[in-house]
Amino acid sequence: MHVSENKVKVAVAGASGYAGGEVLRLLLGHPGVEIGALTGGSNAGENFGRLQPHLLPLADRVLEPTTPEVLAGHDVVFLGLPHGASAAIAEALPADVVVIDCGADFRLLDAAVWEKFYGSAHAGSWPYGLPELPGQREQLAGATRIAVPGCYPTVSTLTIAPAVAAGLVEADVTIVAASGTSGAGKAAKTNLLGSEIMGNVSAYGVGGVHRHTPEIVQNLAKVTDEPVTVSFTPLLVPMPRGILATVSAPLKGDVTPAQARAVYAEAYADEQFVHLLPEGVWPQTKSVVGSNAVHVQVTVDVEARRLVAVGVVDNLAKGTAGAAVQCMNLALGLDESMGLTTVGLAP
Ligand SMILES: NC(=O)C1=CN([C@@H]2O[C@H](COP(=O)(O)OP(=O)(O)OC[C@H]3O[C@@H](n4cnc5c(N)ncnc54)[C@H](OP(=O)(O)O)[C@@H]3O)[C@@H](O)[C@H]2O)C=CC1
Ligand SMILES: CC(=O)N[C@@H](CCC(=O)OP(=O)(O)O)C(=O)O
Repeated sequence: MHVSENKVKVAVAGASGYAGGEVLRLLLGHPGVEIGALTGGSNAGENFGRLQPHLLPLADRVLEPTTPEVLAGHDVVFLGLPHGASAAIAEALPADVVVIDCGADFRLLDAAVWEKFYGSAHAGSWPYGLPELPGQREQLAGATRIAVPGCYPTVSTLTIAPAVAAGLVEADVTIVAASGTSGAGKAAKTNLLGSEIMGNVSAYGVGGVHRHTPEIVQNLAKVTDEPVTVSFTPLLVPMPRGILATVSAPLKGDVTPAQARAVYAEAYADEQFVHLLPEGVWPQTKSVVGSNAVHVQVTVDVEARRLVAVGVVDNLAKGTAGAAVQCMNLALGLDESMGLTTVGLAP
């Protein structure tokens, strides 16, 4: 491993994008890393201070093209590239370089499922970067290839997994999740124009077609032996960051709200980034903006005989870049929380 002054040398591909920019914001507060190459696509050659003016310590850098040659010579390479761009880069990098992909290319285990939802050939699967899932942290320790989860799957999985794992509910889960606009990336899209998004909430990917559906199914299958079904409806809301997921499932037997809370409290007792809020306090996105925390709350709708849980995440932090940094820490044997915070914003 190439270590300069005992610091890990890190490159970020897609540094001009939202995910890459957030990885860099976190790495600038990480005591164990030295930031090397910053690469991109159409903006290569541009002064970095013009592209990401909030990352002041990097303002004098220049965005380089995304090539294996530019990314070589680093201990860790973060990829914040569009779907389909990661495999060729990863293959060209030595096997001992830690490659952490914020994209979807290596998340799914089943090639047929990948092809159905993404419409392209499956590149393969890498250790999945959700350490809070049973057995996952062990897979990430020492890993040199890591697939960072999608933002909706992170919050949806963590919001319902304890209830499914404990057998409180059928593994037949309904998710309605509202996301801020940065989830769609920086590139201009018609539905993200100011006049379209301001003062508006809209549904998209309805009816089991959103590509995060199979990822959530795959995650929940890791906590139960029962067949898992997921109905997932994403909503776009006019805020830059954050996802609030409402997740419910039919009760298997009689469960009180206090019993449900006790299961969640035990499930997350040792997790520093997943926090069960005090009884009666419901998650709100701003509390986790900029932080690596996921806030959850759970209750039981007695009349409807359903368990109802709500979770929030910052889609760019624990939903992407924070998870990526958490995974880097685990892969390198550093303290898992280095460079990360659980402190959000208010108001
Ligand atoms: N936004 C989010 O909340 C989340 C995003 N992700 C994933 O992270 C990845 C990046 O997403 P996001 O940051 O939102 O996207 P953006 O559109 O904001 O950024 C894309 C980045 O990729 C670069 N790029 C685009 N095309 C190429 C290319 N052909 N070769 C090299 N570089 C290229 C762009 O460079 P340039 O500006 O120079 O063109 C830019 O730096 C995606 O795979 C996305 O799915 C994952 C979870 C959540
Ligand atoms: C609001 C919005 O558009 N969100 C994105 C999800 C962002 C994400 O997690 O992306 P990847 O799985 O592509 O990495 C979407 O629904 O496509």
